[in-house]
This record gives sequence, structure tokens and C-alpha cells, in this order.
Amino acid sequence: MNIALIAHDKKKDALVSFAQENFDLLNKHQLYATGTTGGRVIDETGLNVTRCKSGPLGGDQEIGALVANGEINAIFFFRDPLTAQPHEPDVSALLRLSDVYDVPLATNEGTAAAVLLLIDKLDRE
Ligand SMILES: O=C(CO)COP(=O)(O)O
Repeated sequence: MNIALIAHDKKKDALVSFAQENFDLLNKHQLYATGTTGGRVIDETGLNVTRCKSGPLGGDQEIGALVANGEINAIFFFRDPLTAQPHEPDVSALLRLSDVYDVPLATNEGTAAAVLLLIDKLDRE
């Protein structure tokens, strides 16, 4: 499956930890990420990740285009609910597209863990 990894700045540590803890499960899939998130995941986990542009520079929209083209099966987007983002319209557009195309979207670690387990179960059936 194709999984997109995205984290706002204050959630990047949590996403990197999540990726380290779930290395074996994530390593079975094609991973995409916004630029800075992807760089950290690559450097700190060794996972193979296709990087888009940084979120504020269009990365969320790039992921959105992949969603619209049916190329993303799940999104793990660790959002920071307490900090205003300069590119909030891009974030909202990505969330909207995940609903338009019925792509599972986890916006926090608990949901991401649940979705990843389900993806793995479905993969093995
Ligand atoms: O801003 C983001 C998501 O909206 C994430 O982008 P970066 O991974 O480039 O920081």
C-alpha cells in the first residue's frame, strides 16, 4: 500500500518515534511524506520515503494530488491542534480530499497505530 506521512513541527518527534516503533510494519509499504517530515523519517529510521515539497511550500497539495489520482491508500498526519499554520488552507484541502476519495486519515498517534494494524491485517488476508 501507499502511505503518506506528515507531521506539523511540534508533532514531528512523535511521528519519528511512531515510525521507529513500527519500522517493520511501515517498511512493507511505499511511503510518501512532506519534505521536512520525510527528511527526519529517513535520517532517524532508515525507512525508504519519497519526499514531496515541504508542507508550507506545497507539500500538502502534492500529497493531495496523489490522493486525487488514487495513489495514496492511507494518510498518517500528526497534526498540531494548538498552533496556527500559515498554510492552513492547504491542510484543510488535504483533509477534504481524503474525505472526497474515502482515504483513511489518521490525525494522531492512537488512530495511526490502529489504522496501521488494520492495514497489516488486511495485507495478510
Ligand atoms: O506542514 C506540514 C503539514 O501541513 C508538514 O510539512 P513538513 O513535513 O515539510 O514540515
